[in-house]
Amino acid sequence: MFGNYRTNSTFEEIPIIDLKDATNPDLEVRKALAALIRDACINVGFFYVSNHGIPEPKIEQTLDAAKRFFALPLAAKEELDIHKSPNFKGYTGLLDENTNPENRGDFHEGFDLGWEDPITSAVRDEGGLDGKNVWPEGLPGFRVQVMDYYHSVIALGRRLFPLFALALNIDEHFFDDKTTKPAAIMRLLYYPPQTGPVDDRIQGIGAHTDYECFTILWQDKVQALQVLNANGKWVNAVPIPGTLVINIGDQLARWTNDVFRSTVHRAVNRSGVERYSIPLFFGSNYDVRLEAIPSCCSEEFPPKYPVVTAGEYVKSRLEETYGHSKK
Ligand SMILES: O=C(O)CCC(=O)C(=O)O
Ligand SMILES: [Fe+2]
Repeated sequence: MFGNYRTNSTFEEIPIIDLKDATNPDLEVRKALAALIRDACINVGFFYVSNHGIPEPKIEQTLDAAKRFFALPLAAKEELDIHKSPNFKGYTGLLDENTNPENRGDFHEGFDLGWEDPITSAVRDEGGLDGKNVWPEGLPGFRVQVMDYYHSVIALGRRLFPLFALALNIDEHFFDDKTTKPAAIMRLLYYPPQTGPVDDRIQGIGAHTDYECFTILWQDKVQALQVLNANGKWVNAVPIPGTLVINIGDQLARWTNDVFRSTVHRAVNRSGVERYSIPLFFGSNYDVRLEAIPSCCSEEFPPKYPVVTAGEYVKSRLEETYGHSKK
């Protein structure tokens, strides 16, 4: 049905979509919203959302937590080095990650965490990528603030999946049983400014696509994120107060047989001031087989990708990224 929906759109702007009707009781209203999302996913792979339901003070608190974390002495952060974690949790130092293999390392620091029960803090252990988070000492309230924001973003992700389903003309609840234990890694990111002569192969985060179904990104007021259009032009994802940025990742691109675009992007902070951002990568349950959704295939467009489970797929991508700095 969407066989010929692939476009080579050379978008110049990233659309803003108002989510106020995301759970409107009228199906026709939800479908109208889903049509805007379909258009953005097919043509751009990125969109902003307003009225996303995450209160500003909660975002501010999380930003404050991130600032306190990155201000810790290097040795304290290195205690939590991501390479010490069997499941990719903890701290990444400057240049430790290399998202674009042609580059020399990403000019950011990061802190990665995953799902914990909001009440008991219990973690899941499905094997693979779930499991324990690591937490810094001596930052009162850090864990609670960060997890509080994390769970709000997860709730937003769950509100988005039915809209993606409507956008694909499949049952609105198609993704429900496939996202009961969503793979959701969140990162606090800190980009120091890059001033003076800059090696083009050292960017805040090199050109890449995301691995999961979609990413929900908060960015501060500093312009750095850029999105590649089909003409090879980098389009700025200008910070817009009150919005979050949503972008499609490779899992959903595979699942939709490339009807939805997983668009290449990067972040380059040449602003002269530091920048913070917080992406959360929302995937399906790890054991879901990413088999092309029937509405996205036709005789002309048969399934393009071998079927893998979501967990196998993400793990192999993470191993590639962090292999660069394996100690
Ligand atoms: O910091 C940003 O704006 C983008 C981060 C990003 O693309 C990522 O972490 O995958
Ligand atoms: Fe990304």
